[in-house]
Amino acid sequence: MQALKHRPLASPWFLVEAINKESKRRKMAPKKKPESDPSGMFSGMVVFLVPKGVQVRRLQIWKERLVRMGAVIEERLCKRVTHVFAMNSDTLLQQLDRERLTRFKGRVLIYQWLEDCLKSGEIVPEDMYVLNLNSQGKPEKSWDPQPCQSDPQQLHNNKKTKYTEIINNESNDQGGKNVSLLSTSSHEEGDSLSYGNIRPQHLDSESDDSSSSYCPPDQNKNITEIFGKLVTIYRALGDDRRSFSYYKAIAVIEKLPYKIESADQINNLPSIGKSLKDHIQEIITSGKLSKLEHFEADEKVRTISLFGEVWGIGPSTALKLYEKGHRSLDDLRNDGSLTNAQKLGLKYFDDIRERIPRHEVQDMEHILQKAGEEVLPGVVIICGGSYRRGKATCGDIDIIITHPDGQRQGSDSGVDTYFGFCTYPGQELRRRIDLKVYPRQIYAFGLIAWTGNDVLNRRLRLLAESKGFRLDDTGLFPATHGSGSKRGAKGSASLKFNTEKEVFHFLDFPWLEPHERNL
Ligand SMILES: Nc1ccn([C@H]2C[C@H](O)[C@@H](COP(=O)(O)OP(=O)(O)OP(=O)(O)O)O2)c(=O)n1
Ligand SMILES: [Mn+2]
Repeated sequence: MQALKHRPLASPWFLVEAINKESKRRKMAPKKKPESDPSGMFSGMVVFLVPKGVQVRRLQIWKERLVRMGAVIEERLCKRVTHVFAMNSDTLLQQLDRERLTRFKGRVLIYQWLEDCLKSGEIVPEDMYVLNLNSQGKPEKSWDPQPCQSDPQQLHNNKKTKYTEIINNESNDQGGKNVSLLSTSSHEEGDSLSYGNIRPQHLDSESDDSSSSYCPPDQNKNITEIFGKLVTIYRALGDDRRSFSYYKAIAVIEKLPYKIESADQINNLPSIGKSLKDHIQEIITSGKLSKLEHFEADEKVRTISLFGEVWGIGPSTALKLYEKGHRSLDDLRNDGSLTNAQKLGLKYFDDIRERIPRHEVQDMEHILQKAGEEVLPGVVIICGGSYRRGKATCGDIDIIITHPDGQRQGSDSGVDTYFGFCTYPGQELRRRIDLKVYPRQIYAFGLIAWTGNDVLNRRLRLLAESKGFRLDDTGLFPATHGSGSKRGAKGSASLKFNTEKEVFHFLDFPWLEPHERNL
């Protein structure tokens, strides 16, 4: 990591430039016109595609598939057009003026519809994919996907990561070309990761398209916002079971294509039991939830939840700090007992609470890829977490790294980690970043675990257990017998799988593309 930290890196425009050149070259290459099948599944559709926010290559693929399966593509929004596709309402409104759109009689859908049709091989219902504009013509608020905060600390607590503060390179951004990573690391200073010098190979056969966005309609923000607060409160109180049940309910509710107006509409939804249904009833009739109001009025709950939001402070520390008499973040600043990680969590408290726009995460991914390639040719660096699942905003940046040579990677435990903060030129805020380096042989497991979401991870782990295995981010281990423990024998090697798909297949779990993992 040391090497990554100190090398000057190319700034994002540099990469954009390179990408543009690439696409120009493609455009100039002689193109074979795709043959059109008039009885294909898209026949009858006349389509206008909003290119903004879509990778050039992806757009070409979509165009080609549409035409091949019977659709006609129009270069402008004329009367004949039956369908407009856009990434989201922002890119839509940047390209087409709202008056034109109000007069438009066809359907405006997100590209995901196209992806899902292509994947399932048949036309899927359009309702879930309609891009609505409200009467002012502004994008409906509900198109911002609901932030689903989850607790990195919970997971990180289980890791043997040393927290050492490294702030000396904070001034790196002066030159305008560096990424500065600071704070906590599993590496002592001077320790560097080095691999062999082998050219990139094709690592994973499955498609990994981080450009497709996950945009649930979330017509029920009134409910999901209140539930989100309860997730945070229960987590801070150490009640993971309750926290998780609200978390799961949010994921279900944010995908509903309609606004809940009576509790009867949610009778048979998964993850929503009797008491959650009662809560929903209360929210839709009164606009609030007394349970949350009581919590918010309770000084102890309020304080512990606040402390629990500081990166590095878990439920038991939050309680201890409360019992010491602390009531505010300023009180904590004067407490000498905080660890380095907690001090940094406090210092960048406001920064970290801001979710990161997707395009920034993408920039950072590119910067790191470029830097990684310079330091160690062939290294594979991708961003996992909510970003890989296509979310429009991310709580942090989860970077997963490997090298195809499969040698000299990781520490004794197999995985090297760096949990800290980062920023880059032009960026004021410090963002939370996790770097995780996996040896090639167990990369597929790291990728699954750090892509999530946590609901899926739990399901996969339980499924593995039911089959006599133990699954974690470092592998799939045959469970040991005799000890009475369900845990896989540590020290015994993991089953070998090259790709995520192979792991899903072995576990008999239906394959999910990353953007389908928002369970
Ligand atoms: N308790 C947890 C926390 C995390 N993870 C896994 C699944 C997550 O997707 C991934 C990354 O963790 P994050 O907390 O960064 O969660 P996300 O990236 O999914 O969301 P966010 O946008 O809040 O960062 O790690 C998990 O299995 N269990
Ligand atoms: Mn994340």
